Amino acid sequence: MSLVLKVSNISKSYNGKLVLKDCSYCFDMGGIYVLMGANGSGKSTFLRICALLEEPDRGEVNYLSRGKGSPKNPMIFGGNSSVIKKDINLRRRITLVLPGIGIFNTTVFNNVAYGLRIRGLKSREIRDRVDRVLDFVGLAHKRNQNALTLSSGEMQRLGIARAIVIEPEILFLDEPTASVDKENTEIIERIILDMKSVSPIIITTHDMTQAERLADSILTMSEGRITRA
Ligand SMILES: Nc1ncnc2c1ncn2[C@@H]1O[C@H](COP(=O)(O)OP(=O)(O)OP(=O)(O)O)[C@@H](O)[C@H]1O
Repeated sequence: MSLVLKVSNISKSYNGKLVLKDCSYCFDMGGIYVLMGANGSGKSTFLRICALLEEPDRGEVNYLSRGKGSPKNPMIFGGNSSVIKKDINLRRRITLVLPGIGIFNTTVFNNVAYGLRIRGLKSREIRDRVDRVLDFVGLAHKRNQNALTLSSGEMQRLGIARAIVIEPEILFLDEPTASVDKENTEIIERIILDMKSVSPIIITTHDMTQAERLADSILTMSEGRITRA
């Protein structure tokens, strides 16, 4: 079973300023989608709304499950904040990684294990999955180090590790290499490319060369509108 994300005519304002203007797109192909655009064009707002962390003022975000033996099951979000809270199962199937947000003052291992603990997994499975993911993102040697002592590039990789350990069906990454050096950028891009066979990935960047290195599909956002897809 896989999720298809369909965004229809979403608009969003902050303090009377229209930030997203009637944006529509269907993410139905898998692979890596890169959302490009200048600073302030609305990319992060679009991503937060797609990841169900914020509501649009108008329009809808629809997740549809698609796959063998499952009836088409549209799950509709928009216009009613209670839907966010009720729809915990859907929200657990998608993850948004924000640069440097929500790192806990404990070991790297515990940071990655957290999402599995709250899902009630057994400690042996948690250990196996966390160790596999730390290895995948190149942080196995930092397993027992306090996460707050990591470099910004390592912190970014930790954020990705925390997201992928729960095996999301859609992974959102907001500026995954912002404030990261060249070496860490290469590592993070390799992780993203390796992940794309596992789940669709939607990332934002304002770096055109990065978009070309990573994207299967490029969307461009300009002044709150999707101008090219
Ligand atoms: N929570 C908020 N409250 C008020 N204004 C906001 C909020 N979030 C975003 N904005 C405003 O919306 C506009 C678009 O911001 P957004 O972060 O979505 O753009 P962006 O393309 O991701 O920019 P960047 O590349 O700089 O991260 C900006 O003018 C920003 O100040």
